[in-house]
Amino acid sequence: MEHITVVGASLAGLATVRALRAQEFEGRITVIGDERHEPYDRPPLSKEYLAGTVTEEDIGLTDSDDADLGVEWVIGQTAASLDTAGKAVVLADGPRVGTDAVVLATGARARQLPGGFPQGVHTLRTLDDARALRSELVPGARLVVIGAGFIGAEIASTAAGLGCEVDIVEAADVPLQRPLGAEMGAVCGRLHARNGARLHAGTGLAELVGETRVKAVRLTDGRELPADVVVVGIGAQPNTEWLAGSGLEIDDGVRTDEQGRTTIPEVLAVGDCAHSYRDYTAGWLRLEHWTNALQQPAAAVAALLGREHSAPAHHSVPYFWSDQYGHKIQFAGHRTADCTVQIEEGDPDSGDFLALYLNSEERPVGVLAINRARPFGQWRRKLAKRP
Ligand SMILES: Cc1cc2nc3c(=O)[nH]c(=O)nc-3n(C[C@H](O)[C@H](O)[C@H](O)COP(=O)(O)OP(=O)(O)OC[C@H]3O[C@@H](n4cnc5c(N)ncnc54)[C@H](O)[C@@H]3O)c2cc1C
Repeated sequence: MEHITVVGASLAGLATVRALRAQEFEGRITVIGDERHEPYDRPPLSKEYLAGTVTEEDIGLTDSDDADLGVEWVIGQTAASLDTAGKAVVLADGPRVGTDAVVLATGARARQLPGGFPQGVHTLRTLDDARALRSELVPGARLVVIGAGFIGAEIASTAAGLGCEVDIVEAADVPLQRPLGAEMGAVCGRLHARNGARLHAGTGLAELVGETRVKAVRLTDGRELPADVVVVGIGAQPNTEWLAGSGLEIDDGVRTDEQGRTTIPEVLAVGDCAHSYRDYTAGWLRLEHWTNALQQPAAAVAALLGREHSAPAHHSVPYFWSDQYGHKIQFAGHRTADCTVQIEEGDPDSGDFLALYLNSEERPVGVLAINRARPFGQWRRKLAKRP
């Protein structure tokens, strides 16, 4: 194998390149990325960068060692199709990048509302999105966030800290029900009210009011929330449309095995675009978690190069964190519908506790902590040791 092409120049793409060199691949590496920026970190976009406490330079992912990776960066160019038979990635403006193997790391994008919308309405996935939103979050601005998932909740938290008037709208009765369940979702939902943001649950967006510029959000229950700025935080979808016709199995992401191998030899997928089998859950999951995008590439590269690779056991356990209103929320494992929650330490109402998710056999399969990083870390490792 002489030439490996990575599509997607972000966290998983950069981790792939580093893993290729760490695992002694000495051939050519090309990285194709459609953003105009060098790889940067996304979590601060809804936190410190949005708050103005870190700069664009601070959130860059590359460091001085990366200059020695010997990579050809094709930045600001979109991969338009993958010719698996002809072994090439075809760029949007025509050229073909011939290659022996491809690692797909195209991530996900913010889900958009259908149709166009007036000025003042934002989504948040990229640095450009964050720049545009940041300029509008001035003290006193009335912000309505549609969707109280993790990113919506973080934006609400950051905006409240900047002195904005914040309303957050959630269609479900309780936020974060899918990842955390109703009981713990409600605990996280209460953080909004305790920190001066108004959560409107069980109601959805009916209409954005305003012609050139947004003025209000009309809700499905008939109420109207005045708005200077609106953020639509209704989830993300994998960037896989460009792979149509490639022969890959696509199903809410590119289907892979635990090592990132797709159904086509020499094509792997990692990070947010990959819908990967996991032993931990005995099923397929597409994770949109920073830690997965960082860790998954080493195993994928080993599979591609035929190297031995033994990842630490806790890498198999899904993990994410979120920062809201000065609280560090951490979750590891996988909640299933039959789980019950057991408070292990602290008190959920104090915003400082650790809870276990027990399956129907009373075995811990997940752990949630707010502001309890140390015991959380211990439980995260214990989960990895389960039979
Ligand atoms: C605002 C925000 C806050 C977050 N906070 C947290 C957090 O607190 N905790 C946590 O665990 N996770 C968090 N995440 C999620 C985490 O950032 C992602 O899991 C991670 O960025 C995924 O990395 P990735 O490289 O797989 O995909 P991405 O970072 O999405 O990168 C994919 C890259 O590929 C490019 N691309 C797509 N299609 C093409 C194409 N056809 N040709 C060329 N390039 C293409 C994209 O433009 C992008 O640059 C957050 C995400 C966001 C947006």
